[in-house]
Amino acid sequence: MIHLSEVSKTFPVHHRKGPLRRTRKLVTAVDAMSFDVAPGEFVGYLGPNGAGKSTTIKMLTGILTPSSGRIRVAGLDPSRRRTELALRLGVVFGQRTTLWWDLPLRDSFALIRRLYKVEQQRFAARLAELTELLDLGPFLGTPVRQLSLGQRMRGDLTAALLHSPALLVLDEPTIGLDVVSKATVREFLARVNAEEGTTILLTTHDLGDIERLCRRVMVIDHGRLAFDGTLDALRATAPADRTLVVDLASPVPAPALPEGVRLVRREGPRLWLAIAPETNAASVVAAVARDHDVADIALREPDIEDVVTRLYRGSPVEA
Ligand SMILES: Nc1ncnc2c1ncn2[C@@H]1O[C@H](COP(=O)(O)OP(=O)(O)OP(=O)(O)O)[C@@H](O)[C@H]1O
Repeated sequence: MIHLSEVSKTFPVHHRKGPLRRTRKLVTAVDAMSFDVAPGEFVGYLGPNGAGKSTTIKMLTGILTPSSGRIRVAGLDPSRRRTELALRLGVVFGQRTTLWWDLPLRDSFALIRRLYKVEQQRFAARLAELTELLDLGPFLGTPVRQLSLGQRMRGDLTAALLHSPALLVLDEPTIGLDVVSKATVREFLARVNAEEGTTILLTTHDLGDIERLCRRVMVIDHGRLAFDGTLDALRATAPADRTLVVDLASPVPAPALPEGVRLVRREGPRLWLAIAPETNAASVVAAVARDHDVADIALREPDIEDVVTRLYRGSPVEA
């Protein structure tokens, strides 16, 4: 569905050096990137700010032309066959809407139907289906500018999927949404992927999105792929500390700690201990229970945020 081979994108950047002098420098946003995404995959595309995610998406959707390398999306060269590609592609940007600000949602959808030349009966059935899945019924007559962020996002998702594209590209679709709206959007995307077989590329800083949805994760850093594999492989590649939360029956000023363990926080009788990846957690639990009067104890696995933080700071790794 997506094929990138040695794709680079550079931008000229001008700096003023005094009133008359200007220097020109090239910034490499995407650096000889290669990857393939097969039909039906749900792929998370992660990376720190400025890593090159938006630039990749703009090249995939034909908004930007690569400086070098080869891109094919649904068999087409995106920047040369943009109109044709639009019929097979849905795009959602969380930070801005593709809907008409002053029009009721229903009218925006009708315009989109014409743009994509969706046959009237098919459109009506598809809109009814999406409206029900995203619970949009009460808002179809509301102008977009009066919608909440969560309602608008559901409208944008509907707009992107009205023509049943084979590929859906999402840029931060859950940004700014509350937990309930996030859950609705995630559930909907999981369903679209599983039931319709839509290929989905999801860019997000929200690792909850990735954990809930993506079987495969690509991490980009400085325009290059730093990781490409499953979420489990990502966890294993950048091992992070586990946390032992200990409630002491009575607080002690300086608790004795086994080797490979650091005290990271304390609040009254509660201690948070970081256990290094190579240290055996069971023996730490046993040692803490032996040396202290313990009221309660809980072990937390590293969350994916810790793993990704390490990956962003570290050197490139491979799955
Ligand atoms: N039009 C442009 N002109 C000059 N430099 C650009 C342009 N667009 C992007 N860049 C630079 O390319 C690099 C990658 O930017 P990009 O927007 O792709 O990152 P990103 O991963 O999407 O970041 P974020 O998470 O902040 O959205 C950055 O250094 C950015 O400053």
